[in-house]
Amino acid sequence: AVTLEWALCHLLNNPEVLKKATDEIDSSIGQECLVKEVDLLRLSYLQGIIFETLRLNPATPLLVPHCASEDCKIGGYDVPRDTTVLINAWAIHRDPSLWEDATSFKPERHENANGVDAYKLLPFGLGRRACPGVGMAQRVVALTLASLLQCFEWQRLGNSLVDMTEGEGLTMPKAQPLTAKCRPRPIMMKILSMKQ
Ligand code: HEM
Repeated sequence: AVTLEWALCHLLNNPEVLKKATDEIDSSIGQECLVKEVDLLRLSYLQGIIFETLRLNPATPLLVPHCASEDCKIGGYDVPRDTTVLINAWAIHRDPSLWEDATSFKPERHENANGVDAYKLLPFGLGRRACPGVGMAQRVVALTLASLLQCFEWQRLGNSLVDMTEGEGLTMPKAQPLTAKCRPRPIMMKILSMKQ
């Protein structure tokens, strides 16, 4: 839910990205039938939007605390056994030495992502204790976001940008919950009239 809220905020603040995502859905799925899980394979720009959202607003910015099972070195520092180790994914995701124009929302940067990205984009952690729910999470977020864009037209409430201030909490929610305007698109009207 947190990831979806941040994703919609980024789309509202970047109307050209919102348009490109809607165009991708319209051209690959259209307005006749609702988007399905199998369609997600054809929505590569949408996947980029989700990666970019998880880069700038990872749902677990410090991942989950780990404990060193033996003495080791991390980034040149000696870490004794039993030390609690926190990984600041939020900072890695915004490090200007790793990302060009690090704080801008650019889904296309994930278009030709190679294996190297896996080491600097780690919203689900890495290695043996990485999130086992990653596949499910990516599908649920992508399917929900695609459905929201296919079924509704989204707009900000006024001219000002959506406030992107981060609130407190382990999952880094927004400081102010998103409020936005949405209008049903043709497919939604069809669904509503079928139910009458
Ligand atoms: C956007 C959604 C999600 C994000 C960003 C996320 C992120 C993470 C992260 C960062 C970790 C810690 C990795 C580490 O220790 O380095 C983790 C662990 C875990 N996640 Fe997720 N997760 C998500 C959704 C899910 C879902 C849908 C499930 C289950 C269906 C799930 C199940 C778990 C479990 C069981 C662990 C503990 C794994 C272990 O310690 O071995 N997560 N997740």
